Amino acid sequence: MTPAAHIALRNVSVRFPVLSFRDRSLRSRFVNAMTLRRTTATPHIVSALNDVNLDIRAGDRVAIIGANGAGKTTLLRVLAGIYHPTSGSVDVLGRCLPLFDLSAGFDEEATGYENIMRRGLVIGARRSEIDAKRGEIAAFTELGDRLDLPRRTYSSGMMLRLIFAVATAVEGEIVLLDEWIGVGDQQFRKKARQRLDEIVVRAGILVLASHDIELIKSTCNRAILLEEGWIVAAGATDEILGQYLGGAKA
Ligand SMILES: Nc1ncnc2c1ncn2[C@@H]1O[C@H](COP(=O)(O)OP(=O)(O)OP(=O)(O)O)[C@@H](O)[C@H]1O
Repeated sequence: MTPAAHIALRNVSVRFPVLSFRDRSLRSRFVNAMTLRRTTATPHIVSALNDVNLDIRAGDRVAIIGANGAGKTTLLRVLAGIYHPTSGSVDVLGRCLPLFDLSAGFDEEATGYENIMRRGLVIGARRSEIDAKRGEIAAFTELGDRLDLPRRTYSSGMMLRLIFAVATAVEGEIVLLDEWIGVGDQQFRKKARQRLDEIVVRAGILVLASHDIELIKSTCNRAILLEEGWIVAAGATDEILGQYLGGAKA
């Protein structure tokens, strides 16, 4: 039997060193090189996550709540293994299905079919797995022969169909969502919503970063509240939402 999915974060911090525009400018770098001046620019450090401790177990549906810039997306990226923490440890047991940063891995010149493989590999699926699901993914997009054409010929709605079909065809015990995905025209949106619902029901763990209070209430049983990269509250969804909405600026 496969062990139940779980996530354990210990003292996780993520810091981004950011050079100012002036320090990064070609002119400034050229002048420094020509005058043999050693650059004294010290990067500004953005602390996106600070000392985050978190345990998520199978069955948990966790909302990540917080104002713009609070660190929600950064936390999801850490869970997905896209960002490595500057310090602390991340222990994730179970396969993650990251349903965000959806367009990563797509190539403008490659055909729809080739892009199915490319994107599948980016989200961690095995080649054999994508080969086996190719027909199913293609059928879900309803793009037919257009899948033989390069991706640059697709409309944005067609592209979203392709992205969504690949992203949701791969099985994962841990579903990571940055807002609920609303894709395509009316008919496809309905189908996409149904598939997303099924995935969430099947998943051992759901982590959802969202500003949509109704969605959080209807989907999540736990919530954590982030402020400037710190977890300032964690607990039952209603309690944390109350705290957030009570303190949130409209
Ligand atoms: N690549 C990066 N380089 C520098 N700073 C970054 C980078 N990514 C995120 N940040 C900073 O880290 C902080 C957290 O950003 P993050 O995107 O995680 O916030 P968020 O809670 O998802 O915000 P939103 O609700 O607006 O999507 C912000 O201050 C942001 O400016």
